[in-house]
Amino acid sequence: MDPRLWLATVSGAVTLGYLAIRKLLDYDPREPPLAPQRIPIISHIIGLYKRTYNYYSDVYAATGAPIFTVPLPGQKMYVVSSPDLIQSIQRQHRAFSIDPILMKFSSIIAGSSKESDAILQHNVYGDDGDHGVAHESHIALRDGTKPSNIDEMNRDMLREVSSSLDLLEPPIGQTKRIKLYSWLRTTLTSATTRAVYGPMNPYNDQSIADAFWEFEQGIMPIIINILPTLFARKAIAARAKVSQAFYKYYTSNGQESASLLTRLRYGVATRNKLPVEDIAKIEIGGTIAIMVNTIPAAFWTLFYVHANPALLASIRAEVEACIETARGEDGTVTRTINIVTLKANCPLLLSSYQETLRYVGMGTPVREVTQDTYLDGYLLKKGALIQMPTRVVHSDPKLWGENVNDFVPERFLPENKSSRPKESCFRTFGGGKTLCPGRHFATNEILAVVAVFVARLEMEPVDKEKGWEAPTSWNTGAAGQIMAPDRDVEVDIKRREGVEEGWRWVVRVDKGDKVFRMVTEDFGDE
Ligand code: HEM
Repeated sequence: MDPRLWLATVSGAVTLGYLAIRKLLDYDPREPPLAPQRIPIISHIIGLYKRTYNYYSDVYAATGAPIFTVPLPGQKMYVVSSPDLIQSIQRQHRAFSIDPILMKFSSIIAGSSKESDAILQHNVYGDDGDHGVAHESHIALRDGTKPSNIDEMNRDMLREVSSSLDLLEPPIGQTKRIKLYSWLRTTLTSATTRAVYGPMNPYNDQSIADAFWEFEQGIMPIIINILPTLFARKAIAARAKVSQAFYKYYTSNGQESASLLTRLRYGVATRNKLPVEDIAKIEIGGTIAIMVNTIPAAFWTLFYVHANPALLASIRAEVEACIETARGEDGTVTRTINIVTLKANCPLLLSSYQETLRYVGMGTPVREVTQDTYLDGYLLKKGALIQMPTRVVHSDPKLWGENVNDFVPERFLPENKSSRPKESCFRTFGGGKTLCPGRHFATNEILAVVAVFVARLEMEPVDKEKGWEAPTSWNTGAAGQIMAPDRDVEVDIKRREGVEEGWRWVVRVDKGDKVFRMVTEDFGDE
């Protein structure tokens, strides 16, 4: 063949192939650069399947791009790795909105009726002013969890945590064997839901709590939504059990004696005329938010504090110095741990807690592009999804330094402020409109558990060979913002030397509790 004809044929074929792939990918060169892939689309699907929450970190490590495009079948994604761009996205909450996704998913995940879906979708883009379930819910969540509004929730939660630890502490000289994650799950499910739902809490019934966790394990097939009655049968049955319990709760006015958070959220639902059957169904989403992350966060904080004997000794000394001891007229000794005092005087405990959250944070807040918008010179197209994976930001050595992959308990000490990146790089609680409103409550709960544990108990793993070897977390559920361990860690618990029989332990948090500031929004204009 004439070499010129050959060249023309080959370059024509390459151009046509390129255009065909472009068409398939529907990629516009003004969009963020495409993430590299060996086989279009398939490589991403395989990568996400194999590497789960680490896949986008791999892509970022290969490209260094602050934002890149990942085309998936039927859905285009923009993945953002730069904390500055994430903040800019969160500020533009109309162009990049969470609400259409939340409302869509609440019907898929909760199984609410068509009638309610229409109510949930009403004014979801906010074009018609600041009303509708989506908008009003954010306000109710903020108001119901403000530090000045959660005194009662704190009190109920701490009472439950204290009494669980009373039951856990073995008599002098004896050992109790527990599975640490399971113990925390039972204890914190009870403490958190009792604080949020009040005395008529549906999760007082263990079978309802078990049904919730069965549902949580099976969310993915429900989200994928292909023949859910076949592939998500157990999770759907568990969901029905939870929603029946909530139906009974609301029709018996259980919410009236519950926390302000529950009352405000119920007010939004009834003002917008959601039927009670659907309010009961949708509440499973509320339980996901309040439960799913606190338990692994408490687990890993306890885990990393105990895995390092020198750290444990230093944190113990900090906590010990904060405990008030009082002897009553009858000789009873009361040991009081005040969370406010801990926050003021235990910098290493706080730093280790925040480092744990950095280390095991793996959530991916999502937004929908509601109109074609330019961001940092790139075109983001209407209908695409934006993903902002915490793991990518938290494992970036350019931000955190060469020791980014190490657990460094001192990283967040006040004196190390100049050697760590600005607050917006800490993403475990998200940010912007959906910044976790429960972060102060969760922090109080986790600090309480860890402080009481180190003050009262000694704990060591039963499997001496593995010791404090961290479990993998590949099977973390779809709703998780924190890695969940793939295996439980069995531990032997003993009473600490010097802790006497008959001591009364009280954990409290004063009214107007001072918050532990971790996210940029908590620092205001500083
Ligand atoms: C360590 C524990 C927790 C972590 C790491 C965590 C993390 C998060 C994150 C990252 C988001 C934003 C998700 C997104 O933008 O897609 C979020 C939202 C939320 N969290 Fe938390 N959370 C925790 C505990 C709690 C607790 C204890 C509560 C309630 C008492 C709570 C209530 C909520 C609610 C209601 C939302 C939705 C906010 C909205 O849509 O406006 N969280 N959480």
